[in-house]
Amino acid sequence: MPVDHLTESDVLKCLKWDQLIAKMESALGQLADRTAVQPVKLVTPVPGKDGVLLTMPAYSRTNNALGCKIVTSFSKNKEKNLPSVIGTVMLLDGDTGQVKAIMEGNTITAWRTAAASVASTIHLHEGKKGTLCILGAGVQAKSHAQAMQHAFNFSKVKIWNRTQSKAVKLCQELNLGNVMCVVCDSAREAAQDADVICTTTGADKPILESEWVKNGAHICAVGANRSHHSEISVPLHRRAAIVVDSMDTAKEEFADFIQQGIRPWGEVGDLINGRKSKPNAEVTIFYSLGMAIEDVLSAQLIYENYKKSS
Ligand SMILES: NC(=O)C1=CN([C@@H]2O[C@H](COP(=O)(O)OP(=O)(O)OC[C@H]3O[C@@H](n4cnc5c(N)ncnc54)[C@H](O)[C@@H]3O)[C@@H](O)[C@H]2O)C=CC1
Ligand SMILES: O=C([O-])C1=[NH+]CCC1
Repeated sequence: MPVDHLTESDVLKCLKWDQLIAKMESALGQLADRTAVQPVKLVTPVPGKDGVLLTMPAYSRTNNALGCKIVTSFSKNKEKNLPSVIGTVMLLDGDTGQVKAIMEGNTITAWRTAAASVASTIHLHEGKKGTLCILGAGVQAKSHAQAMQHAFNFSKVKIWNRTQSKAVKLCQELNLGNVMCVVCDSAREAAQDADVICTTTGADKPILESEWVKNGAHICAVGANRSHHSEISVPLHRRAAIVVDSMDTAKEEFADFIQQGIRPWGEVGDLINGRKSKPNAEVTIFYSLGMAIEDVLSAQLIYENYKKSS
């Protein structure tokens, strides 16, 4: 079987937010109803380099989609002008295991994470979508601002980043037209009054405090992986209902908080599938731990669109 190789540019041409958001709702639903087969990601630390290699396989019974993402996260890559997160996704034939396609995976990682955050917001946040707050100005910050604007058309977007010039650049790149894009001097200023807050940084200490977050707000906590979950302060964790993508993964990757008595409410897929109703809490947090099934279903969608167009 000939193997197709898709570059980032091929991948980008085959992605549409509406299709991908619906696919991520399905992915999260399949995790909750246990029809997805997804071992917890294998984490290989790279000692002394501030790096980690994640191996992320999954199979969807519903879609007969089989695949694996290999992704690295090297926090010092920015100094070398390289992305800090670099991925490759392999899509396999669900009947034979043969390789169908190998795709550059940075765009997939950026888009599928943002689409999953939108899915969580659809199911967890009620009321006005007036102000969006983005903390961070990197790859995930950009895809989250784009996906959230596509889905909800907030009237104001506030961005804070440690290095302010990058937030200014992101505002320009987003090119939001009539929508006000405000670069804030502090995370506090950005978060206050926001209806939806996306934390998308590599911070290893809290950057978001409970007092800054209004009742009714929804937070998408993205900059969280095995080595740090620290963007959000402990009091804010305690105040909020914490909704995860996968409880199996949370038991490992969220263990530090579980040991402190902070237990996730459950999986967002149970809301998507209609098995549970929205938690009753002042604030909701969607903890995006990053799911292989999201990558595999994204890759299958991209491959179908690629084949249709070639
Ligand atoms: N939940 C998920 O599925 C995924 C999570 N991630 C995580 O999201 C985070 C961001 O990833 P990318 O946007 O690709 O990285 P990036 O390197 O493009 O952006 C990182 C951002 O974090 C900021 N930052 C870094 N250290 C900071 C600190 N100590 N305090 C405040 N801000 C700081 C930088 O200024 C930059 O705006 C990482 O933690 C990454 O591991 C990435 C991909 C998927
Ligand atoms: O799920 C994912 O792809 C990642 N999580 C942290 C870095 C990349």
